[in-house]
Amino acid sequence: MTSIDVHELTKEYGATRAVDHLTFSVRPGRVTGFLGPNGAGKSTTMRLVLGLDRPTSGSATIGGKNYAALDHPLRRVGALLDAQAAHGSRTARNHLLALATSNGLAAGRVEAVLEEAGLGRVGGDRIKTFSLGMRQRLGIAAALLGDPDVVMLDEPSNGLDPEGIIWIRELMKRLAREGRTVLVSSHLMNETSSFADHLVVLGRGRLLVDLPMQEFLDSRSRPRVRVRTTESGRLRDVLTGKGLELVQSDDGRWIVEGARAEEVGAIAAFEGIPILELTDEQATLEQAYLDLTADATEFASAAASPATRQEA
Ligand SMILES: Nc1ncnc2c1ncn2[C@@H]1O[C@H](COP(=O)(O)OP(=O)(O)OP(=O)(O)O)[C@@H](O)[C@H]1O
Repeated sequence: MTSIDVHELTKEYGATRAVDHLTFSVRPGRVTGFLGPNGAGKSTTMRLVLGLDRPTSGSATIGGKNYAALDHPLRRVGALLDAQAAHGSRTARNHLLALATSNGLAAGRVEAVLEEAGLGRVGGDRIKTFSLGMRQRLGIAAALLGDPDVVMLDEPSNGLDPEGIIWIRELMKRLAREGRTVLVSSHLMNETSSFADHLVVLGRGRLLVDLPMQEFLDSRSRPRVRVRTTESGRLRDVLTGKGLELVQSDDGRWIVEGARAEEVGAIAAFEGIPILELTDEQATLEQAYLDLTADATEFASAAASPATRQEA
């Protein structure tokens, strides 16, 4: 299958360096979440991969080739960059048919992707009557038209209702399970953690993180355990005696810092302390991301930059 390879990629717009010596690969068979604050360079990187802009230096290739050198580009790469780009006076079906015809794709794909995107019943409606969420679904349908190996989606859940958000999440996971290469930018941390297996994080055009999701979470959080017992006093004494720190939360549970459930469970069992609940607390992606942003000067300076646009 096909990887996206970005190598020493740099893009300058006048005095603004939007992408700065960026190197990473997006591999097949997993969903890669593409994160970073406004203006970090995510959309620019995607545009460079799609050959919509020319790099100042470096390269961005798909299966080792520039986008422009691909034989049947829509069969190799499907992308959603700007869902507003479709012509409003066309029907959804005609828009997709025009795309299919001009790219040598079978017309039968049009009905398949309309159904896939949940637009089967409104295929004959003009795009200008579509809500933002329906346009987003149409953009995703267009991205899937060529049954591509590589799918790149910029903020795909923009405007989608909760049902649409679940749909796009399941779709991306399925595309990855099918062995495709899936790159998805988002500002929404909870959502990204629900579908991404791998993360690439940018700050001011530079690469800050290129890690599996779990490794990123582990690298940015200390282990901690949530525990509930009928013998709080004894548990606290035993654990503090072992040098562990405990904090009682409002709901009567204890949080043990710097420990794992196996360790706390074994100590409690040895002491004969009944345990009602024992769970490793997982850092959320949002916590890990905020921890990273607190560390990285790229984020601080990006946030202070007048060029930074407001988050939608
Ligand atoms: N066509 C352009 N001309 C001039 N500057 C541009 C152009 N496109 C992007 N930039 C600048 O490049 C930087 C990176 O922007 P980009 O849109 O790639 O960031 P992003 O990470 O996608 O941001 P967002 O999360 O807001 O979508 C910004 O400073 C932006 O203003």
